[in-house]
Formats: sequence, structure tokens, C-alpha cells
Amino acid sequence: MAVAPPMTMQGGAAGLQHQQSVLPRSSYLGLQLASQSGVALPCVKFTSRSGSFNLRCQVSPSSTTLPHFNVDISGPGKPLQSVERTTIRLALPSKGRMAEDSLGLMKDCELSVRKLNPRQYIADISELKNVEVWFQRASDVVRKIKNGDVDMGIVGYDMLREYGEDSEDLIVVHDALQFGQCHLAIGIPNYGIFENVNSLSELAAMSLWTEDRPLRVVTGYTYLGKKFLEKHGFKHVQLSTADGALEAAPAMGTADCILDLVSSGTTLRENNLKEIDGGAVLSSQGVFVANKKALLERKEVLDVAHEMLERFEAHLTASGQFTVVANMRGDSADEVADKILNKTSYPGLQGPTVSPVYTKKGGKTEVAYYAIAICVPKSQLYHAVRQLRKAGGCGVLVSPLTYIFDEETPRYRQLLENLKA
Ligand SMILES: Nc1ncnc2c1ncn2[C@@H]1O[C@H](COP(=O)(O)OP(=O)(O)OP(=O)(O)O)[C@@H](O)[C@H]1O
Ligand SMILES: O=P(O)(O)OC[C@H]1O[C@H](OP(=O)(O)OP(=O)(O)O)[C@H](O)[C@@H]1O
Ligand SMILES: [Mg+2]
Repeated sequence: MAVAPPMTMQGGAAGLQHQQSVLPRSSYLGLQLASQSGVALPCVKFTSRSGSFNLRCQVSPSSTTLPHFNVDISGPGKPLQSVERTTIRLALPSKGRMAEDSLGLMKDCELSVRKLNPRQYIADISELKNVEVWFQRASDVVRKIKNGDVDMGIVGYDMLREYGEDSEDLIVVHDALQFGQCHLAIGIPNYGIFENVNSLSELAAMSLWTEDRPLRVVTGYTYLGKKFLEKHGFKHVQLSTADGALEAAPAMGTADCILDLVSSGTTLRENNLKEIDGGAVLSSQGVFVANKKALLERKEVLDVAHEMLERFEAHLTASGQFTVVANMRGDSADEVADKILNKTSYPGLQGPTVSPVYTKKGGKTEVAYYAIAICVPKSQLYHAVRQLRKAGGCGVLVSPLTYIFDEETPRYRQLLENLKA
């Protein structure tokens, strides 16, 4: 074959963009290559950050001015990333409660997700440059973070465990986003042969289950379900899947029990099903998760994960607290600080802020009170107010807290530890 003169490839290296980010060791792509001569290059060496590899090109039988080549991409070592992304990709659930809650959290953290067109699956975040938001089904959020197509995302922990299949490529950055709280559990009928069955061990011990007549479990969680039932000694089990309304299956006679999410328990109850002791597989809520390799190898990805984590932490920590400001009687700031630290259970973050309150008495300006500012968990507000009053407090003002930024978030420290492991 004649050696071809210099050739230009449409789109250059970026022209290799492909739906799959990881190409198999030898894959054929139909690429339009613009060759000045129409003669194929037998082999072109390509160098990318992930190593060098070869393009072997063959002219298709019908040669035209823009010939169609079959390109064999192969190279030494591991499969190659076809595209080197410079953008940072964040995946958010595209529908349902998780979509609403994730967007709500982003908004509360002053991260404005802007979709240019409501029918598009991509958006940007005005506060985070170079970040692309991709809206995906929850299962795909996990799959795409796992295979590196996306760098990070928000999803339910149940989905992360089911579709992540314990992959080491996934790393949880924030494990408690405080929405989507539920648990994955076995639900069995509260009537018939199950009426007196109240625990997982009782269910496993039922003599009914044989190879020919296994326990039939319907679930959307076959990976977790199989592992869980095997671990708990179930020998004869048949798992089947359905997309929704699993609670109807036992009454229809198509399953003996279900493995599904439970939150308030209403759906189980209204379908004459019950939970059993030992039947909970895992607790779940929204989590912020990332691709481990992307965090380790791309500093810009780690920086964005860090910033988002800080915003989430600051907001979520604050959302459980109130700011309380009170005027305290006392002879000095030290005396008031002493009372707050020793006579109440609410010292504030590092300690109370104490400042003099000036009043006018008989034409003279004097300090009669000291104002203190502390933060108090919402659930303990009334208790705190009672303690402050007892310690000489009056004029107590309470307002919601928006953010608490600490020196460094403990979760970020933990993330760095986990990345080293
Ligand atoms: N009842 C619930 N209460 C709280 N969180 C839930 C509940 N059901 C599901 N979730 C959480 O929401 C995630 C998405 O649930 P699901 O796929 O059922 O979507 P959805 O929001 O219910 O929308 P739809 O079922 O209408 O498609 C689950 O993976 C889980 O983390
Ligand atoms: O304990 P509860 O508060 O009743 O919630 C549990 C129900 O919530 C989820 O269903 P969802 O409402 O998402 O309907 P789906 O089956 O259409 O997903 C889950 O699959 C249960 O059916
Ligand atoms: Mg649902």
C-alpha cells in the first residue's frame, strides 16, 4: 500500500468522540477522514494522556473525495479513553422526588442549575464554571459515575448500592443529604400462611420452600436482594422484577413477598403487608457520590467536589439550628460568658459571642446588659430559652440559620483519607 501524504482528520483527536467512553481493545468506528489523496494511511501513531495507540486505516471499496475509513483502534496495555474531557460532569436524577429534592438542595446552597431548554438533559451552574449538569435516570447516574462518563452525582443510597455493585470506583462524598429517607425491606402478607411469621429467621425456616416451590420475591433490587437472602440462609428463592406497584404482587398470587422501599409504611399497610424483624436490608437517603479515579487524577474535579461538599455541609448543618440572641443581666462580659458556659448547655460553636448593650439612665450612658449570640439545635430551642431565662436572660430573639461554615468540613478530611485507601 502506498504511503499517504499528510492527512487531516475532521475534528482532530476530538473527532473520536463516541457514545461509549471506553473503547474495547479493538473496535471499529466509521470515521469520515479527509485525506488529500484518498489513500489510506496504513498506521498512524496517536498519543494521548492515557498512552499511545495506533489507528490502522483501510479505505472502503468505494473511494470518494471524502473516503470512509474503517479505523481499528488498538494499543498496548489497557483499553483507552476515547475522549479526554476537560469539563466536569455532575449527574442529577431526571425525574421523580429525587430530581426535585436534588435541585432543591442545589438551590438552597446557592448553586443555580440553569437548563436552557426544559426538554434538554443538560444544564449549567452559574456559580461553578466548567461544570456540566446531566439529568439521568437514577440507575444511569450510578452506572455513569462508575464507568467514568460522569465525575460525580446525587442519587439515593439504595440505587448506589444496587447499581454500584460494591464497585471500588465509587466513593461517597456526602452520605446524608437529608432527603429521600427510606429503607429497603422485606414485606410479607399479614394473613394466610404468613400470619404468625414475624421474623426473617421464621420466614427462612418455613418448610414450604423447596427447589420446586421456592420463596418467590418480587423486587427492583435483585443484586442486593440476592446477596441479602443468601447471607441469611435462604436456600430456595426465586427473585423476579417489576417496575412498580410491587405491593400488589402477593395479593395477585404472583409472589410470596416483596423487597421494596418503605418510608411511612402506608403502602405496605394498605396492601395487607408487614415488615418482619431482621428484614431490613439497608437505610437510604440522598447521597453525593463521585468517581474515585476522577477525584484522584483531576484536581479540578476534586476542587468542585470540595466546594459542593462545603456548601452542602454548611447548609445542612445550619438547617437543624436556630440563631438565638438574648440580653443577659450581668456586671461584666466575663461574668455573662461564665454563666452561658457553666449554667446552660448551649455554648455556641466555639463559645458565646458576648457584647455590651448600652442604655441611657438619668442622662448617662451605661452598660446594663450583655447580648449573647449562640446557635441552638431546633429540637432543643425551648429548653435553651428556659435555661437562658434562668441565667438572667431576657429579650430572646430567634432566627433561622442559613449556613454554618466551619474551618474545614470533617467529611472532606474523611474523603481525603478514603482516597488514600
Ligand atoms: N417513599 C419514599 N420515600 C422517600 N424516598 C423514597 C421513597 N421511594 C423512593 N425513594 C427514594 O427515591 C428514589 C427514586 O425513587 P423512584 O425510582 O421510585 O422514583 P419516584 O420519585 O418514586 O418516581 P416514580 O416512581 O414516579 O418514577 C429511590 O431510589 C429512593 O432513594
Ligand atoms: O412507606 P411509604 O411511605 O408508603 O412509601 C413506600 C412506597 O414509596 C415508593 O413508591 P412510590 O411512591 O415511589 O411509587 P412507585 O412504586 O410508583 O415508585 C416505594 O416503592 C413504596 O411503594
Ligand atoms: Mg417511586
